[in-house]
Amino acid sequence: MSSITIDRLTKHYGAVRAVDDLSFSLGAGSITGFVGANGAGKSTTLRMLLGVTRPTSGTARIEGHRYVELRNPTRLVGALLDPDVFHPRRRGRDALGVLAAAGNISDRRVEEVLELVGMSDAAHRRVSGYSMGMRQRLGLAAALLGDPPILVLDEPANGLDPMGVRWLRTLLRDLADEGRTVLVSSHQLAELAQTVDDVVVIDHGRLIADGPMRDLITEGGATSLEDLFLELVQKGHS
Ligand SMILES: Nc1ncnc2c1ncn2[C@@H]1O[C@H](COP(=O)(O)OP(=O)(O)OP(=O)(O)O)[C@@H](O)[C@H]1O
Repeated sequence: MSSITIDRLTKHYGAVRAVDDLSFSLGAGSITGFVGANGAGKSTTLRMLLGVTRPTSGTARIEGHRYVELRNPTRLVGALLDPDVFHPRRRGRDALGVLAAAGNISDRRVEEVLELVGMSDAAHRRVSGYSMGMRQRLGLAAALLGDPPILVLDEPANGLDPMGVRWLRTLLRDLADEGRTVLVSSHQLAELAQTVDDVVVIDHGRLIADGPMRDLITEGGATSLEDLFLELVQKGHS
């Protein structure tokens, strides 16, 4: 069974077709880059996958189930949608503690994930005093709390410094090598190209390419992921 299955997923906001009859599926053990221009529908797709937004039609499933049907979602899928979900007055450690308690996860695991994302020393500070990159790291720690086999990350590199970007790349590769499914959206195509195995490219809510990144680049006669992306989008608009 595929880890993630998007089937004819559609979301309309009034006249705006944010996601339009989108289908793709992802297996385990690979990193997939989710690519599209501003407003292409990436966040809306991920929000539907994670049960935050209700589809107009179609389905988004995680190991065969809609997110809302999952018994213990934290242990199956870790998500980073918005680094500003944490209460600003909470200390980093306590913000994770609240999530851990809700998911029946130990305090020891909270310390482990803080260590993993390099936030142990800042964990006693309030979230309001964190930089964007620190909030992003805390969001990643939250996604990893339940040690989930599936990770869904919306723009995880946003706000990270060059060391952070490199650290994230290694982290995602290690997670995929452990057999996890990693779906990551990003605009930073040069960086993404160094990280991902597969890509799903969307434009105006519709799928325009899907498959192993290297094959798509070769088949498209492109020289890079950025090149491929620009060609695909231009072709779609001509
Ligand atoms: N809550 C909403 N109400 C109305 N329109 C929305 C809403 N959320 C998203 N949209 C619209 O849906 C379309 C897709 O937006 P979405 O945020 O999914 O794109 P995206 O690919 O994540 O963009 P970006 O790369 O800029 O983050 C856009 O036209 C956006 O304006």
